[in-house]
Amino acid sequence: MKEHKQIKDWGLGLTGPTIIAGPCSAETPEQIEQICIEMKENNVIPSMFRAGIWKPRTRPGSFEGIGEEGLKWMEIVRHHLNIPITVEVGNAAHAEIALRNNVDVVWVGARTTVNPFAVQEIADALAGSDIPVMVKNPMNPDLDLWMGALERFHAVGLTKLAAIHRGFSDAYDKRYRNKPNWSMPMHLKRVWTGMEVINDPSHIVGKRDGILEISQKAMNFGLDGLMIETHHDPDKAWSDAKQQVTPARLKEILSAIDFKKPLESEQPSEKLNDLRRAVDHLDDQLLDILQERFAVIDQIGAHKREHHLSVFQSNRWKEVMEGRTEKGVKKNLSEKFMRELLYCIHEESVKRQEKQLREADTVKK
Ligand SMILES: O=C(O)C(=O)C[C@]1(C(=O)O)C=C[C@@H](O)C=C1
Repeated sequence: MKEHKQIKDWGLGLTGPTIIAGPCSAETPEQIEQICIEMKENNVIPSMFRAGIWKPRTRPGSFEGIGEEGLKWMEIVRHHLNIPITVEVGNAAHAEIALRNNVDVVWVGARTTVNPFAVQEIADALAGSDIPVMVKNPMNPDLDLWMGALERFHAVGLTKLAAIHRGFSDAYDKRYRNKPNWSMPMHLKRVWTGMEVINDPSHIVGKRDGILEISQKAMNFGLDGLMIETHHDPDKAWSDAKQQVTPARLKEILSAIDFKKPLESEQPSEKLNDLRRAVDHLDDQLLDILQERFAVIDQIGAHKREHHLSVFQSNRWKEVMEGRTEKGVKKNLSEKFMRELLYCIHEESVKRQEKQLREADTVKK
């Protein structure tokens, strides 16, 4: 994906961290107004107001959203808070209606991100506009599907993009409503420099308790904002009653979070520069050692070729894996890290040796 714009460049006057708050569903004009009033009273004005207008529900029979009528009530938000409005779109018709009603930002929900046809139709419906689009992760932990959805919007010319990490459905781990996977948002940020990821603790936790903890974790990892479902009377909410917080609680949560900033926004201190130089030096040593190890691996490869031995030697490999993992754990390295590191090294060793065999074969033929 070529250039995409950061949230501060969407033209909406937003600066990080982006706080998106508002009800799970827009229910009545009175509800929208009361939430705005309480946000004002508590002096907690989010960067953007969220409201579900069309609600994709797991099973039929629940409240499925008020529809287009709810978009008219967003004028109440503009009147009281004067902040941009964001709503979820689940199909092309929703996207067209959102554009017609001057919604400022749309988001695509997890249940839609899983379906490339639906994503493409929404992208086609939004093409030609300049609307920012936020893409929630798919229900299942499939990074490509998440990236693919963002790419579909980018491909039709929409460059004001962001991702939302709302956690992943997990049949076994019931600690969360949707289990977080912190590697995936970081991966997105690594491959697409500047891609901002908002965290949605409400859908991760699924209940009011724990929203602060997950929000803090997201900030520690360097995510760029939070989407927190907020309702003036959460127990009476028509959807997701358990996970919504009052504006007063939202204020408490936001005041308790220690917001972290990316270092890029300021000059690193001398101390940090020194420490980074030490890391550079150690990494150089690591590379030298790896180079040496692979030189020995190549010699073993030559020996195997000569004696018609297969490259993969499971007994030896088991010995290496178990022995080194145990040593690593004693040096305070996690077992998971040790296994992943050794797995990568072994894969590379085997591939190099197999290549040696293949090349020798080609020369013979
Ligand atoms: O001991 C060998 O036979 C090697 O080639 C080395 C090595 C390793 O990377 O440590 C690589 C491949 C084998 O499966 C086992 C171990």
